[in-house]
Parts: sequence; C-alpha cells; structure tokens
Amino acid sequence: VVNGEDAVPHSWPWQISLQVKHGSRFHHTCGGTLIAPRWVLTAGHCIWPGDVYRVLLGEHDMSVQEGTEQTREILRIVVHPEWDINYVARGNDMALLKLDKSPIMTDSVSPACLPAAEEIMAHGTSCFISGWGNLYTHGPMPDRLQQALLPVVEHSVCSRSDWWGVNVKSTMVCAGGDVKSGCNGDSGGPLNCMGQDSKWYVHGVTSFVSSATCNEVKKPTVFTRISAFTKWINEVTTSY
Ligand SMILES: CC(C)c1ccc(NC(=O)[C@@H]2CCCN2C(=O)[C@H](CCCC[NH3+])NC(=O)C(F)(F)F)cc1
Repeated sequence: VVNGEDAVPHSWPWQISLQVKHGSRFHHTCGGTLIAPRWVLTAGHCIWPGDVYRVLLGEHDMSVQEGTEQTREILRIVVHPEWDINYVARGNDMALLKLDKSPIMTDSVSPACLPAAEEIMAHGTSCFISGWGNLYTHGPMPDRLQQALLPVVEHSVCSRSDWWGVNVKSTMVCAGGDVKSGCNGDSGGPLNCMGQDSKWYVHGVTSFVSSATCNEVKKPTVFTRISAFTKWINEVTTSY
C-alpha cells in the first residue's frame, strides 16, 4: 500500500496472508479475505500451479509473534474458470481456497460480510484497501499491516481513455487514482467498505495497478467486483 498507514492491529480480522513455500520456508505472496469458516477469497493471479501455499490468519506485525496468529493448510484451490493470466483485462481475477479446518474465531480472526449480488457502490464511497504489499513501487514490504482510504471511482470515470479505458470491465471496481494505491503484494486482499448499516463489507479483491508505478494518477487500483461473482462463490463454497 502506497501512502497508507499502519492499520489498528486486528481491525480487519478477515485479512489473511497467503504464504508460498520457497525451499523450506514460507513467505507472504498475496493477501486474501476469510469469507466463511473454511473458505478464503484471493486473486486468481496469486495462484501458480505447482506452488505450495498456506494461509496465515490473525497477523498484524510479521516480525513479532503476537499470539493471535493461526496457520491453516489449504485442502483445495478453485481458480475462476474464466481467469486468464495472459488476459488480465478480461477480469475474473479470483480464486477460492478451502482450508483443511476452520480457524478458531477470535477478535483477531473472523469472516467478512460480502455485498448483495450486483450491488454497485456510488462514486466517492469511502473504502479502505489493506495489505502487506510494497510501500512504493519497487519498495520494501512493511512488517505491519497497512491501510489507505481509497474513494470509489465509478465505472464511467474509470473507463475514460486517459484513465483505464477499455481495460476496466463492469465486473471490476476502481478506487483511488491519486497518490494512494495498492502495490505488489496487496494482490488478492480486500477492499473494505462501510455499509449503510455501519458494518464493514468486502466489495473487492485487489487485482491490478499501473505497471509503470503503483500510485499513478488517473490509474486507480482495480479490484475484482465481488458482487458480480455471488453466484459462483455460493456454488463453489457449497459444493466443493
Ligand atoms: C489490464 C492490463 C492492461 C494490465 C494493467 C496493469 C497491469 N499491472 C501490472 O502488471 C503490475 C506490474 C507488476 C504487477 N502488477 C500488478 O498490477 C499486480 C499483478 C497484476 C496481474 C497480472 N500480472 N497487482 C498488484 O500489484 C496489486 F495491485 F494487485 F497488488 C497488468 C495488466
């Protein structure tokens, strides 16, 4: 997250770290969202065939054992059938991970609420991106979870030719577009937006930013729009 701030520890208790195994050690590769006791939602582009992953929950500062952390193995990975790593602009950048067993739900670990099917947020709605991604383009990863306030940019603005143009689809959500943004390593993480009921809902899965620089003006962070995939999420989480 570029130009963000330390999150209040465990204030996004559905935020997970997807850890990939390199040699004998695991390290953070992407974010994700706990959406049900045994299911995590992340980005399709975070999953590379042949890699071994696990899920770290209840984390805040990666350099400190806080006692709130829980690790779970992944039983099954379901990448959206229409996701194509060679065609990011097509969207569908989404994957579901089934955990071997439910984490223990605590103040630091609990599932997110998801929006209703096809719910579209108004232009300017305040949302927070959260993640352990780079602090700036080609910059370091933080130890502590970061967050940044990103206002929603409606599709008609985000698809302007000097914004993302035809690269942004209606199955995506844009947010930001100024000096705050996601960055590598935030992929797969949540876009946290407050509902009318003052509860937090996760509306997006962090997908892409400008390949020139993470926080390029008029190139908002682009998220997979979860409310466009309600049917698929329900089918997978009730049948696999
Ligand atoms: C829609 C298409 C024109 C397109 C637009 C922007 C990009 N951006 C990028 O590729 C930049 C450069 C490094 C990784 N990156 C990204 O945007 C990566 C992964 C992109 C998925 C495809 N590899 N995502 C992130 O950094 C983020 F923001 F989600 F945390 C890639 C493709």
